[in-house]
Amino acid sequence: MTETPAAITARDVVKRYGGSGRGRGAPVTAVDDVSLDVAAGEFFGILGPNGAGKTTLLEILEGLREPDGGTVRFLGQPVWPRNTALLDRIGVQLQASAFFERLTAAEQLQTFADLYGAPSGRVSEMLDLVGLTDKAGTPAEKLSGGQAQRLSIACALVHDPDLVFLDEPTAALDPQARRNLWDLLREINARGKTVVLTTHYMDEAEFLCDRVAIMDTGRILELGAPAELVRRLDAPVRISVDAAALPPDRARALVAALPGGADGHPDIGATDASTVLSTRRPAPVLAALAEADALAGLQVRGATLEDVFLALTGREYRA
Ligand SMILES: Nc1ncnc2c1ncn2[C@@H]1O[C@H](COP(=O)(O)OP(=O)(O)OP(=O)(O)O)[C@@H](O)[C@H]1O
Repeated sequence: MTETPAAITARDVVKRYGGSGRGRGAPVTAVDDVSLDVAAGEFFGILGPNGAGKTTLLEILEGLREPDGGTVRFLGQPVWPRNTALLDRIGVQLQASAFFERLTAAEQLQTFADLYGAPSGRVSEMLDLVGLTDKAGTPAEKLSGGQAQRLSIACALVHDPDLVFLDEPTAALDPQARRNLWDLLREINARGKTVVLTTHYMDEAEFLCDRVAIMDTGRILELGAPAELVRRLDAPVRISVDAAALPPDRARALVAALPGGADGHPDIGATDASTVLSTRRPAPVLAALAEADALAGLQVRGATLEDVFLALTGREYRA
């Protein structure tokens, strides 16, 4: 079996800002020796809090920013110095504020289509893909935040690139608009595009990405499939039930009667409304709760990427 070629290969990428001249503050290593591969067709996420270095890394991967060290290749070709042969194959989502003034949604797209020499018909196809057909005649500045984001994604796709870069595509959207955009991004990936996205939303990365690189202070702290990173964490499962149905005292008695020694016993916690049992062996605990008829309000919560981040950095996630 032949191996799928890597779409992107980044090796030892470094980028520093500032540190020269007076009053410029301490130098910042925005990207600190980052290496990664993105496979063709993959949905890859770069995840991290504000200032982690995501945008800088993305711009270097896109070939828009020169690194101080290291190399980036797209399908084997270097992206820097600016490689015009790659422009047709890469789509970069513009910030919505970068639209041409006073053009309608269709005209914005037509302008990008013309720049790339995309075939006629692409504009209406793209409007349809991003669900903006009925907004074709609306000036871009009159679109809602979610609609503007979708238009900017359509602009990035109009020339049918193989690889699409999206920088925080759902920032500042309400939950419903974010969900709609997630569906669109999945659809784009399902059409065979490689997608590289930055986000500081853990749930977004967990939902969308085949693999994520968790970044902080310029470094990749962990890289892998979200479920794999969560599994590696080996964190306890939190089982919570209605405290009225199972007060903490009763939970303690129930837990004490479980077989398997004290090590395997869940920790008991409580909030006003819930009794919470944390355990790495949820099956016997759930069985005991069922037997005691204490399943009212049951919620079972495994670890998430947010817990992975907390474990990696030792601090709460800073969005
Ligand atoms: N043009 C620049 N000049 C100087 N410092 C910069 C520049 N761009 C970014 N930085 C600094 O580099 C670090 C990484 O910034 P970057 O924008 O890449 O992070 P980010 O993870 O994308 O953050 P955000 O989520 O806020 O967009 C930050 O400390 C930032 O202040």
